[in-house]
Amino acid sequence: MTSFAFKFNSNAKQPVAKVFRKKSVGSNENTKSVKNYLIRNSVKESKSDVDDINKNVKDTFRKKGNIHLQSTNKEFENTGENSQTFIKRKNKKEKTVPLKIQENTEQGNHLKQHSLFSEKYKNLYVNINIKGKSVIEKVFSAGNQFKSLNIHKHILSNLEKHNFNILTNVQEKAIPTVLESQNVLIRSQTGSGKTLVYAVPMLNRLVNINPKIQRSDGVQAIVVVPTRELVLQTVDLFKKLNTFQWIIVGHLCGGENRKTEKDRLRKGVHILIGTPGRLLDHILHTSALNIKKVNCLVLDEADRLLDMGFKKDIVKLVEELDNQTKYSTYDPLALLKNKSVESKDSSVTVTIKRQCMLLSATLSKEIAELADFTMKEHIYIDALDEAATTNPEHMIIPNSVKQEFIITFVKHRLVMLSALLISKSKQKDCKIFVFMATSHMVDFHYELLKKYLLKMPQSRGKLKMGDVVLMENFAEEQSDDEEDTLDIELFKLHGSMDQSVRKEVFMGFKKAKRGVLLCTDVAARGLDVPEADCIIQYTGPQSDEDYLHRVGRTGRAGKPGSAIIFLTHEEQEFVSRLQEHKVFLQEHSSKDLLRNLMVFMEEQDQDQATLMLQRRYETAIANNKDLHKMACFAYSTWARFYSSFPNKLKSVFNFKKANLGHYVTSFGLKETPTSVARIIKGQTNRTEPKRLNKKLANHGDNEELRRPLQKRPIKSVSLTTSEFSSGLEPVKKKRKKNNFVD
Ligand SMILES: Nc1ncnc2c1ncn2[C@@H]1O[C@H](COP(=O)(O)OP(=O)(O)OP(=O)(O)O)[C@@H](O)[C@H]1O
Repeated sequence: MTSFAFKFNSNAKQPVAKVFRKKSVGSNENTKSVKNYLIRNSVKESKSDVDDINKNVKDTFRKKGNIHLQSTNKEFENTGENSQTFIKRKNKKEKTVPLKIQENTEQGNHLKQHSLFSEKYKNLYVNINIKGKSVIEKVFSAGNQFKSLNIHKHILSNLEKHNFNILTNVQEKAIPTVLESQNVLIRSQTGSGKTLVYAVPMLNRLVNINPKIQRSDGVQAIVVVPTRELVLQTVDLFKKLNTFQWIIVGHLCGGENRKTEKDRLRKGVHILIGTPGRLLDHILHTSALNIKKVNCLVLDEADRLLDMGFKKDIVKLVEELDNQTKYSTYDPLALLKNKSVESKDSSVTVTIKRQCMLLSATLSKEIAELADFTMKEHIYIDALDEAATTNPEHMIIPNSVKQEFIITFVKHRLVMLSALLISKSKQKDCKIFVFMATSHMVDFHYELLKKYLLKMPQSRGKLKMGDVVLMENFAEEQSDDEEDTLDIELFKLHGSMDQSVRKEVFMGFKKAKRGVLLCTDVAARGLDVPEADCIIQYTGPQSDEDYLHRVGRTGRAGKPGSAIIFLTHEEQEFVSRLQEHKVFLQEHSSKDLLRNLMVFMEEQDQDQATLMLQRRYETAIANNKDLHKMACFAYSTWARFYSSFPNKLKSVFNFKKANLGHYVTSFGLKETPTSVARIIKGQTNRTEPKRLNKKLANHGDNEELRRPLQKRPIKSVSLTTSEFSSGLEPVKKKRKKNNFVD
């Protein structure tokens, strides 16, 4: 009769409800064994605790008038059924019991039994090197100013107008050489002002052409950058410096209207900034584009251009420039010289001398090869002090950035991210980049956090579990007033978004006072948001260099910043890996972080607050069809992403070690990984037989079970592909002609 006590053992490792069904029904013997089980399995609780709990539970039930469990035992006594049959028959009915108990009792102890807290004993074994010395690159020169350079006075005044007075280290070293029209390969850390290194001399050269250049003179300089946002950003900087009305700066980037671009090109442009694919597209197909006099080529973010697979486009672009800047001209002198040969050809081939510049934050063999291909001779300029030579293995990250890692249980990832955002939102300045693996992940988290984190009602903690519908209504009604708890604007950016929206988002995030940008790696390179003060890497980078570039979105031009990477216990090796590159991270305590949820959820207990938030997300997702679908796609694309990590990082971000079931929870889904895959394929609904669930509980460990799943491609899901596309039309394969006639 007292058999229901077990449910309130807070520290039992297994969900004790199962024990009740299997062992406890109806006999004193069984009741004893339940108690023994409890005592054996509880980590801290003594027998008296168990008795206390027994008493509490009974009291609670008595007060609530819930006698369901007691009557269960009586029923069994009366029916005389064999216990197994009885249990089977009753199990169905009793499915609701645990829920009733949850709702009717003190939740604190009980909540800890939730599977969210099942992984308690994983260790942090990574050796954190607190004394490690990273390679430090100075940002600014020792007070050297732009006015010390031999540049046009109006450019100088424009620079000063925008507070560019003191030269940065790389500018001091490189601008004089660039002004001499030398070919250069430049390496300096992120945010050190590399754009001005080529922008100032380029403009200076055009301003000094006498007589003034005309639109009909065609393109004089081409700047190649890897992403559309970078195109806009670079154009923006040129606009700040270029107050000379006769010098035209134009841009081309994928996703924009080709016809509008053609019209622009027809009118004439002097400095052309673009992404490689679209630039090449116009060079090959737009006859109005005159590149015969291009005398300057810049490859900015050269490492990224190579990573994104633009090498082919760049090679083709350089070849086209070589071809088109070589042209024949009538030369009577040549005719005279060649008299003896009796040549009738009076023309000579003129080749425009072209200055070439490659700029990068990292150095690699591939970049050196690209430099050799694009320029015969070049000068290498490194922003590091002469005393320290750059070792390509060392990654140089601005030392104004505090770098940390958080080790988190997989299941806690979502709530941990929420806790981090809550904690960051308390600061006055708050501009955060959150990097995620795929476009679908960005879309899903954007919808979820926008609705259920940023727009939580004041009374959020007082609502009962499962009241998400209430909260959702509240959120919609209150969306325009000052109920926004976190007072942060949320943005998203990824390559599958429409170009006009991408532009709007980027500008919006730049202007926002306080903002969070959820993004893919499309935002990892070159983007300059000077106020960005925190970088969160929610999923690991695809290369060590990607880590550097993501972190490099903060700490711009010597400003302070912080960067936090989320790692699971299985991924902690990444910290050691970075140490080999002379990058040293400190640990950010996950416990401290989760404490933020207590105030936010108005709960006394940290675990309870964590669980309440997770449950809230889960219920919200389960109740919202669209959100649920988004979660499934997000998980599914993440799984594909995670299973295809480049070889170098496969041992760290190891799909085989990943417990997929736990990852599903981190997407707020209650399904198993397989059922999510089925939902994605549209083959099944959300419910599935228990047997299947059981099988999949081992999903993370069982090779055999997982292998066939991986083999099946999920056709409808695309990864972050569009930002990597060249912008060119896909080449249609010619069909082989069929010689046979039916
Ligand atoms: N001399 C300067 N004085 C003050 N601020 C500067 C100076 N030069 C550049 N900046 C600022 O530094 C920031 C970074 O500049 P820029 O984007 O050119 O850096 P970068 O080296 O190209 O970075 P990344 O490698 O990430 O692309 C910008 O906000 C820019 O306005």
